[in-house]
Amino acid sequence: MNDNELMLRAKKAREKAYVPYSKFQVGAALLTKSGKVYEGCNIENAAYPVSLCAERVAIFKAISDGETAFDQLAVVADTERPVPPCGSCRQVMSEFFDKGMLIHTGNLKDDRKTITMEELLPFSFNSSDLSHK
Ligand SMILES: O=c1ccn([C@H]2C[C@H](O)[C@@H](CO)O2)c(=O)[nH]1
Ligand SMILES: [Zn+2]
Repeated sequence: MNDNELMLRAKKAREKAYVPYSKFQVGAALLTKSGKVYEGCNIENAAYPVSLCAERVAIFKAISDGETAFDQLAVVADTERPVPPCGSCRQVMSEFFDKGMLIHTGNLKDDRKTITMEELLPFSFNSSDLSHK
């Protein structure tokens, strides 16, 4: 499974987006170190703020399946530039991804931007801040 194949899985996941409000479909595909792929799409709600992004759906599916070691994430939407994950997803990613984890962002024209977790969310709040005395 390489980054191109992972992006194809994100595009496939995007087709399942439940987006009656924004009509903005997003897909994500998360590759574990053990070689499994978890797909996610955004899922909206009439109470708008409880909607969930594609990235978090993929991550929560994997975590709830007992997976904790991740290799790469791909995210895709029909945007002009490769789709930038929102701040809430960046925070959730930083909980589970190493600083060097690769995040491939893309669009339907196959423009691609790959960045590391550290670049995506520098100076992030994490568990070591909680434990400091
Ligand atoms: O990276 C992103 C950006 C936005 N969305 C979703 C949230 C909402 O359902 C819709 C419009 O913001 O797109 C994602 O799933 N991922
Ligand atoms: Zn998000």
